[in-house]
Amino acid sequence: MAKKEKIRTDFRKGHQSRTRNADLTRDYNRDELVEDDVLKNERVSGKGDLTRKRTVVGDHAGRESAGFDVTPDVSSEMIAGRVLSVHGLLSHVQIPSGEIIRCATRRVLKNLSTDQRHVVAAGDIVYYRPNGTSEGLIERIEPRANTLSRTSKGRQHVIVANVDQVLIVASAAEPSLKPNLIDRMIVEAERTGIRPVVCINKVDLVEPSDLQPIAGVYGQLGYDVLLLSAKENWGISRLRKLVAGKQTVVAGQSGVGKSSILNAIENGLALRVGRVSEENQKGRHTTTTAKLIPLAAGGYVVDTPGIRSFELWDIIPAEVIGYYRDLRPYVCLCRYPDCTHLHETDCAVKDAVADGRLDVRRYESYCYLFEGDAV
Ligand SMILES: Nc1nc2c(ncn2[C@@H]2O[C@H](COP(=O)(O)OP(=O)(O)OP(=O)(O)O)[C@@H](O)[C@H]2O)c(=O)[nH]1
Ligand SMILES: [Zn+2]
Repeated sequence: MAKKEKIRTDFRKGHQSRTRNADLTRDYNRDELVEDDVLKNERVSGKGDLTRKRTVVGDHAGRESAGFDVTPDVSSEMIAGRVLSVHGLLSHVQIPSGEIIRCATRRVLKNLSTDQRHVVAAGDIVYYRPNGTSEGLIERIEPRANTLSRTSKGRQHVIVANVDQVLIVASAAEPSLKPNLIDRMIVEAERTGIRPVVCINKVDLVEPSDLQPIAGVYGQLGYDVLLLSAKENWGISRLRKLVAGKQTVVAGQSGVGKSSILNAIENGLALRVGRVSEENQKGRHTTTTAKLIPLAAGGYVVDTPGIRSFELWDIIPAEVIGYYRDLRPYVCLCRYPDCTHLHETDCAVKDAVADGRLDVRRYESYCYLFEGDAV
């Protein structure tokens, strides 16, 4: 199958996995030199690490084992950066000094992009060849650790790549706490391999001890749980540390205090994010692109209308249980291999709920999600 065709097919399948994303990028790169070994040695960690600011990629075809001995060819020096946003075929790439470089994309990569689907996505780590001081040409895209995507018309659109964590923002009151919605967003996070951080805001409106049971459930599952009050500045310094140096998506229903939390982390941050969201709403790339907003302490936040609700795919019911860390261990003990855990006899999940080994509310939220009910 022709390479282009193969990639299209992969997109049509609609699912993405780390492997597939890596393969995809590898496909792009196959035409690009045999520089992998050199770059692999240069990379400090696999995911988005820009500790090494510059990478010299020599003209060393046929000399793969040469590693760092390759004589650097100054004219072919490439620089690593992170894509903040994509506008058609133009990307804004931030380099570690903080400068933003306007980059076009090399033809071989460009050929793989279509009007709806860009080869380069916000959050990508790319290597570009400088053209003057503020422009460049993207020559390669690093394999993505993960992606947030939306599928439309059978095609997968990457909204943002290499996300470290998602802040799942809920509020203790006004609007009332909706644990099922938190569960749903956790499922999305688990599915994409992005670390969920449960943030319960507006703690000032309730008796904090009332939140202990719900915080306890998530804590026991190994998730970070932060009880916050953007109004009173409670828990904000911990959150500030948590987002520093990371690429963080902020999700949660309207009115829970996402903007207030962003402002508490960094003055004016919500304003900058808001401006971007407005632009996105006007533009035609609304649902297919995101922008990274740099944080003063390092790291980025991503907050676009398209991912605020964090409901990016249609969930396949049979997949849901695999993302419930607590329910999952019982599945293999059910009598029927295709047990839905809703009504079957000899269901180990239901038994565990009945004798108190599993949290009833978590089981009920699983049932809602399985049946596709609104939460
Ligand atoms: N009491 C209390 N009110 C808060 C807190 N955080 C935010 N609010 C209020 O809740 C309302 C909504 O806050 P926003 O920050 O706009 O919420 P949002 O999640 O960004 O909302 P959308 O922009 O609609 O998605 C505002 O009136 C805030 O003043 C808090 O910690 N305590
Ligand atoms: Zn079962």
